[in-house]
Amino acid sequence: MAASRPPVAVVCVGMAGSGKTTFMQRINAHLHERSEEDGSTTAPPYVLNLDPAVRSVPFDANIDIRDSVNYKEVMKQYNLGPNGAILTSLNLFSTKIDQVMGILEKRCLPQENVKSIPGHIIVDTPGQIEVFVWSASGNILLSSLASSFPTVIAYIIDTPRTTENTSTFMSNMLYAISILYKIRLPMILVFNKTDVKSEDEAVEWMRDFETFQDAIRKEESEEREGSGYMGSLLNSMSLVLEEFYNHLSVVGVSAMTGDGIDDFFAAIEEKREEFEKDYKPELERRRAVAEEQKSQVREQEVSRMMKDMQDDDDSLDGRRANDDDDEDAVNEAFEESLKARYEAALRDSGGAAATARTGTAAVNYIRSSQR
Ligand SMILES: Nc1nc2c(ncn2[C@@H]2O[C@H](COP(=O)(O)OP(=O)(O)OP(=O)(O)O)[C@@H](O)[C@H]2O)c(=O)[nH]1
Repeated sequence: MAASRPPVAVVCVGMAGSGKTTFMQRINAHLHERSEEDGSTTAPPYVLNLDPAVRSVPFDANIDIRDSVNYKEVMKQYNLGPNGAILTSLNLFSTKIDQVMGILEKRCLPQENVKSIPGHIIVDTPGQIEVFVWSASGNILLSSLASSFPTVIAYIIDTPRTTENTSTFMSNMLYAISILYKIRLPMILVFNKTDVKSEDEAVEWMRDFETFQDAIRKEESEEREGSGYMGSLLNSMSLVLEEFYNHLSVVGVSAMTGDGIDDFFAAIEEKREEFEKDYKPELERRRAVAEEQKSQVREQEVSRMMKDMQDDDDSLDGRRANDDDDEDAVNEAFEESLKARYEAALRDSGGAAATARTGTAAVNYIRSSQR
């Protein structure tokens, strides 16, 4: 029986040292095991590495940014520092997004006579989270991915470090919000390193703001967090964030021991449904708006061109005073056909379907960033 539904793309983002790469290695191993058990229908995951600066990855990547962009060379040639070189490498890679999407669609989308396709596409990203999340190329890569596959963001958090105190916790949550609103894709908060410290305290702080406020009061009484202003800011934020927390899936895992990985994949399935139900219609709406804008621009271009031609014609009118009616009719017909052909050429200029789709994703983003 041929596989019938596309894989979920799981994009791992997280601050440097949160355990992203270890987590990628863990879920990759887990999915390979699952595929061996269930080999007839699910192929092993398709793996993408988008971190150009990583020296070595402890898993085999099917598509690796390092194969097409040499980070060290980019640094040298463009005279850039580490972050600038990561950004430029991502930009260079995103110019090849059509090829990348072509490979992904060929390897991962259900097709007749293909018995098994991957159940998941897993993606590692640079530890310099802002370089990926806030760059045009990061956005192009994500929106292209989401145009073909249900896409979920796994935000990896270093639990012991994040729950050190309430303000570190709040900072991390605000960062998660900024990513959620920027990327506009379903997100799972993955509290990693639970072998060192359980995620229970963090989850309680999220689910019950009174517990969080108790923790703030406790820190204030121990004078760990200094001014009362900070305490009252944290208090207010915890109330505001309650609504945001309700939309997030939260899991505790240990990438080191493998604890909680099944819960993570259960959350992925929930988010796949959420993507199909809530996010996909919104993505399609945004794409339709961009298409509409694009066709309006085309129409304006055609009208402008026709007007220019008309003006040229008018300036020649004096010299054509003796032209008879038949000739006018022929000219008119010629102009109509020229206009039709010009419009058709503009319509087709998007090229193949895949190019048009991923191109739209790029145009979409560039448009929205220009607004
Ligand atoms: N105890 C424990 N340590 C972990 C776990 N996951 C990762 N680590 C450790 O955390 C450190 C950072 O892990 P990485 O996987 O390199 O983190 P990263 O987020 O990929 O870091 P960058 O490559 O800098 O972006 C390493 O020393 C890991 O061994 C875990 O679940 N438990």
